[in-house]
Amino acid sequence: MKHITCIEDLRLLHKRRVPKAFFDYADRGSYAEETLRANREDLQKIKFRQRILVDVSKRDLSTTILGEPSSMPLILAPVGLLGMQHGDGEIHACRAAQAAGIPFTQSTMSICSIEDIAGSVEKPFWFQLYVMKDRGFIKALVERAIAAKCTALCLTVDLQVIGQRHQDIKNGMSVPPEWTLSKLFDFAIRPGWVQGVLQGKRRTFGNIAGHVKNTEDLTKLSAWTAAQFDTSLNWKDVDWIRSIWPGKLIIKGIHDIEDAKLAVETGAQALVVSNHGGRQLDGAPSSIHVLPGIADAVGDKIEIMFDGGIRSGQDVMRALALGAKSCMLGRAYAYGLGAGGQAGVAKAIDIIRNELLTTMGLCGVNTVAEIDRKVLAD
Ligand SMILES: Cc1cc2nc3c(=O)[nH]c(=O)nc-3n(C[C@H](O)[C@H](O)[C@H](O)COP(=O)(O)O)c2cc1C
Ligand SMILES: CCCCCCC(=O)C(=O)O
Repeated sequence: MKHITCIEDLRLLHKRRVPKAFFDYADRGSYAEETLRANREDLQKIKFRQRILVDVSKRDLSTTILGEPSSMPLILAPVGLLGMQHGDGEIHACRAAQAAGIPFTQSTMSICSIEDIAGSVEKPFWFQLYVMKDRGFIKALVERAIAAKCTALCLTVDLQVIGQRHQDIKNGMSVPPEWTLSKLFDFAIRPGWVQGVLQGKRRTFGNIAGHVKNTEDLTKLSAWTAAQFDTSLNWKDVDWIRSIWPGKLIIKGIHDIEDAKLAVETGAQALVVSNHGGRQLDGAPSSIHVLPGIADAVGDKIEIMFDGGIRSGQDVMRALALGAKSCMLGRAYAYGLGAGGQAGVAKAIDIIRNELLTTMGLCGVNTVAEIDRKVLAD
């Protein structure tokens, strides 16, 4: 990892080490990928004010997230199928987050189960929930998150209808999964990855297996899962989740001021300004484009988290300047995981931490609380 200096280095290493179907699953977006590109391009358009001769010898990244101390304003976002980027990927990512003193969010669509992670890490983590048609399953899942002592529930509300990812279809990441000679070859030339995945605790959706009969039949399990995304999902369901989850609630996938105001009314503690990393509504504006409006409208009533396109500490600084209290990393740490397991995730976090510290220094800022629109150039 010595010569890895930025997130793009981790991305390229991930691409080399992980079969194409799984790399593309992490890397690509929906339809024409306009929103995926806009997330990055719009962040890069935001410029800083360079400030000089300010004493920045005591810079400090520490902050609070949902009222709990955090070493920096970063969270590992829920990312599905991490266990296919690296054997036991969810456990590796969670351990790296906990070692760095930041929260890890486990996806409903994880390979490791809630219990697998809880039994393998030292501290509590967050759980992300997709509300599926089978509400009995969802209630049981929430009860499992409570039993595992998860400290926050991140309710994702932007995937009730699934945006098509062309590349996943071309790669046979479909239901049922497609096996071709070229795919088998792609796996065969990566024995390290194959061995890691085979040695992992599971090779299918760990939170769902066990609920569906004959879950050893991957096709059946995938078909059940794909059919379970619920297009009837609405604000009443959020009230229901509130009634069965006693802890802190985060609503993820807010991209509109009116929706942000409705999210406040649910009593949730936080919302995530997110377009799902450009994997859902293609043609939506970038997350950074909508952040200031949402922060101005509800930032004093609910904690604002942000994601979409964060690949550097500079990007974190941009989002904090425009009203976010913390940022979720998605692909940035998934690349690290594919590149090098726990060490790769730790590297991704460290790169972003150091870049943020340097950017703060060059903008003449010492604390996270000081970061606001004044650090940005006109
Ligand atoms: C491979 C992949 C899988 C994802 N799976 C989930 C998921 O299971 N649940 C969820 O709420 N968001 C999921 N997301 C969205 C992320 O939580 C986050 O919103 C997004 O990655 C942020 O954009 P970025 O990757 O540009 O940082 C996923 C994103 C990626 C890249
Ligand atoms: C059947 C589609 C499931 C997608 C779940 C993971 C996810 O959110 C993603 O963006 O990918």
